[in-house]
Amino acid sequence: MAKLNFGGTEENVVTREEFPLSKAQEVLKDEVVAVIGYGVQGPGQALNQKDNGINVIVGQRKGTKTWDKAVSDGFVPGETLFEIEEALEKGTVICYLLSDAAQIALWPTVKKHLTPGKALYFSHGFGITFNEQTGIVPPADVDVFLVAPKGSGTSLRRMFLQGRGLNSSYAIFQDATGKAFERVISLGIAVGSGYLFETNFKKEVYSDLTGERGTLMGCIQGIFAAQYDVLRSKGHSPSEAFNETVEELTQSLMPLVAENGMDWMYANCSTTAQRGALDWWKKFRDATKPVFEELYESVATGKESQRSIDSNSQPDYREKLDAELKELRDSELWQAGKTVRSLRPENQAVEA
Ligand SMILES: NC(=O)c1ccc[n+]([C@@H]2O[C@H](COP(=O)([O-])OP(=O)(O)OC[C@H]3O[C@@H](n4cnc5c(N)ncnc54)[C@H](O)[C@@H]3O)[C@@H](O)[C@H]2O)c1
Ligand SMILES: CC(C)(O)[C@@H](O)C(=O)O
Ligand SMILES: [Mg+2]
Ligand SMILES: [Mg+2]
Repeated sequence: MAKLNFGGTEENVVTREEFPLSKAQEVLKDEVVAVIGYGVQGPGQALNQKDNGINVIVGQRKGTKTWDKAVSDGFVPGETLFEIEEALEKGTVICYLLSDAAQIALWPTVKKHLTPGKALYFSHGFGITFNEQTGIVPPADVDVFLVAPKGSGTSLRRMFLQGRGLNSSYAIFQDATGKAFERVISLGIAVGSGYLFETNFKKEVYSDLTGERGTLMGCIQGIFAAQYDVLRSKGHSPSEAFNETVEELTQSLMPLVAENGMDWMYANCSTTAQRGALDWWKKFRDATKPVFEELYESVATGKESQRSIDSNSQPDYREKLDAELKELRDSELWQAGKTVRSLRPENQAVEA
C-alpha cells in the first residue's frame, strides 16, 4: 500500500501499479461474485468485472425492465443471470447493490445465504452505519467491506471503456477470513477503480451523503438557480443567463479545473475575472458554510438516512422522484439548457 501526501496529510492508497488486474484475477479465481441489483451501480460494476475476466453473475427480479437490460448487456439467464435468491445462494461474494432503502426489505433473505467464509460487499456505508434504522447486522463469520466508486455507475462504465478509471474508497468492517483486504482490493480493481483510498463505513457514508446533498448535486443546483434567477430578473435573456451560469462552467471552466486545479483555471481567465473571483469567493464560502454545517449535522444525527429510507421505501417512490425531476427538467433554466445543448456543434446534424 502506498502512502501519499494529500496537501500535507499522508494517506493510504492502493494503485493499479501495485495491485494489478492480474493479481485481482488470481485472488478472485475461485470466487463467484454475485451482483445483486441492476440499477445504476449494478451494470457498471458487473460489466467491468465481466470484461476483467471475473466470474460474475447477476441477481435480479425476473420480469423487470432491469432483468431485460441485463440480458441485453450479455448476461445469460440460467448461466450468469438468476433470480435474486438463486444468485445469493451461488455467490461467494455478495455485492449488495440494491438501492439503500431496498436493502432493508431484502436483508432477511440475504442474511440467510451468508454462510461462513462468504463476503458481503457494499458500495456505501449506509446499511451498516445506520443499522439501527436498517436492521442490517451481518453474521460474525463473513467478511464485510465496501468499495464505493466516487461517481455514477454510468461514469464508472464509460471511463472503463475509455481505458480510464474512476477512483473509489474502500473500507473493511469485518475481517472474518483473514483475507478481507486482498478480497476487497481485488474487487475494487475488478470493478474498474483507477485507484482506491482508505476510509471506514461511517466516514464513507457521512462524506457521501454530505457531498451529494452539497456541492455535487443539491448545492450546485441551488447556486445555478439563484444566479440564473437574478440574471433573468435583471432582464437578461434565457440563453445569456444559462450560458453564463451553466454552459460555460461545464464546457469550458470545469474541464480546466479537472485538469490542473482551480488556480490554473483562474490563470486562464482574464485578470478582470481573476480579480473579481478572488474578491468574491470567500463571501460565497461564508454564506454557504452554515448550510453545510446544518447539512452535516442532519447526516450525523441520522435524519438524512431516515428521510431517504422513509421516502424510498414507498411503493410509488420512483414515480414521486420522477415527478420532482420533471419539475426540474421543465423549469425555464433547464429548458433553456436543452436548446443550448442542441446548439453545440457536435450535436448539430452533420452537413452533407
Ligand atoms: N447510483 C450510483 O451511481 C451510486 C454511486 C456510488 C454508490 N452507490 C451505492 O450503490 C448501491 C446501489 O445504488 P444504485 O443507485 O445502483 O441503486 P438503484 O436505485 O439503481 O437500485 C438498484 C436495484 O435495486 C432494485 N430494487 C429496488 N427496489 C427493490 C426491491 N424492493 N426488491 C428488489 N430489488 C429492488 C432495482 O430494480 C435496481 O435493480 C447503493 O448502496 C448506493 O448508495 C450508488
Ligand atoms: C454518484 C454519487 C452521487 O456519488 C453517489 O453517492 C450516489 O449516491 O449516487
Ligand atoms: Mg451516494
Ligand atoms: Mg457518492
